[in-house]
Amino acid sequence: MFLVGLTGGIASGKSSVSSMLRELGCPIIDADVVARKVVEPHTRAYSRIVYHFGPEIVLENGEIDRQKLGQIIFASEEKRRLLNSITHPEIHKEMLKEILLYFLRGYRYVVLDVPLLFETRRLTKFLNHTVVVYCDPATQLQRLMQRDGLTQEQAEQRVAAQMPLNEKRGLANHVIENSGSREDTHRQVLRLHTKLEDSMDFLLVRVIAIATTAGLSGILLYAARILLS
Ligand SMILES: CC(C)(COP(=O)(O)OP(=O)(O)OC[C@H]1O[C@@H](n2cnc3c(N)ncnc32)[C@H](O)[C@@H]1O)[C@@H](O)C(=O)NCCC(=O)NCCS
Ligand SMILES: Nc1ncnc2c1ncn2[C@@H]1O[C@H](COP(=O)(O)OP(=O)(O)OP(=O)(O)O)[C@@H](O)[C@H]1O
Repeated sequence: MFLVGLTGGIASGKSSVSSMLRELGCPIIDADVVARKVVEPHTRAYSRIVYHFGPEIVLENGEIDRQKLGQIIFASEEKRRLLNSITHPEIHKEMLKEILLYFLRGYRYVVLDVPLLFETRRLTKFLNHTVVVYCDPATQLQRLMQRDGLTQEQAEQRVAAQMPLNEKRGLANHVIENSGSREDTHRQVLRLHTKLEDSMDFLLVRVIAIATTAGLSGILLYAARILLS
C-alpha cells in the first residue's frame, strides 16, 4: 500500500480536488474532518481547549465554537501554536488508525488531504507522492472571502498563517493548477489519477520481479547444491 499526500493553501481547492478523486474511487482521509472529530465533547483535546481558551469558547450545545476559535487563532501565532500542540498529535493518531483500517480492507493506496502537510512535516516521510493544489494569490483570496464571508484583512490573515503556496508548490511531486475553471482542474485530476494507478502497477511489477528473482535464485542454489554434492 502507498500513501499520497494532498495539500495546498487555505481555499486553494483541496476539497474540490479530493471530491473529484473520491468520485474516481480513491479512498480519502480528510484532516479537516478528523480535526473536527478529535475535538468533540468528552475528548481529551476538547477538555484541553476549554481549559486553555476558557468556557466562552463553548457553544450552548456543548460543542466548540469553531468560528470564535478561528478568530482567536488566526489573529495570534502564539494561540495558534497552542491549539496546534493540542490538536495535531490527536489528528495524526486518528489518521494513522484510519490508514490502518484502509490497509486491512485491502486498499492499494490512500490519499491524505492535509492542509498543513508541509508545515508540520510529521507525515511527509511516510508519503510516496505529494500533490499541491495551487491557485494564484488573488484568486485564492477572492474565493476565501466569498466562501467564508470574510473581509480582505481577515482573509489575508488566514493565508499568512500558512506556508506560502508558492513554496509548497516547489516541494511537491505533482501540482494541480486550480486558478482556472473546474473543468480544467477535472482534466488534471484525471491525469493524476492515471499516474497514481500506473505507479501502483509499477510497484506491483517490481515486487513480483523481486519475488520471482529471489525464488529463481533459491531454486538455482538448491539445484547447484544437489549437483555438486
Ligand atoms: C481553527 C478552527 C477551529 C477553524 O474551524 P473551521 O471549521 O472554521 O475551519 P476548518 O477546520 O474547516 O479549516 C479550514 C482551513 O483553515 C486552515 N487551518 C485550520 N487550522 C489551521 C491552523 N492551525 N493553522 C493554519 N491554517 C489552519 C486549513 O487550510 C483548513 O483547511 C479549526 O480549523 C481547527 O481546529 N484547527 C486546528 C487543527 C488543524 O490544524 N486543522 C488543520 C488540519 S491539520
Ligand atoms: N476551479 C474553481 N473555480 C471556481 N471556484 C472554485 C474552484 N475551485 C474551488 N472553488 C471554490 O473555492 C472555494 C475553496 O475551495 P475548497 O473548499 O475546495 O478549498 P480548500 O483548499 O479545501 O479550502 P480549506 O483549506 O479552507 O479547507 C470553494 O468555495 C470552492 O467552491
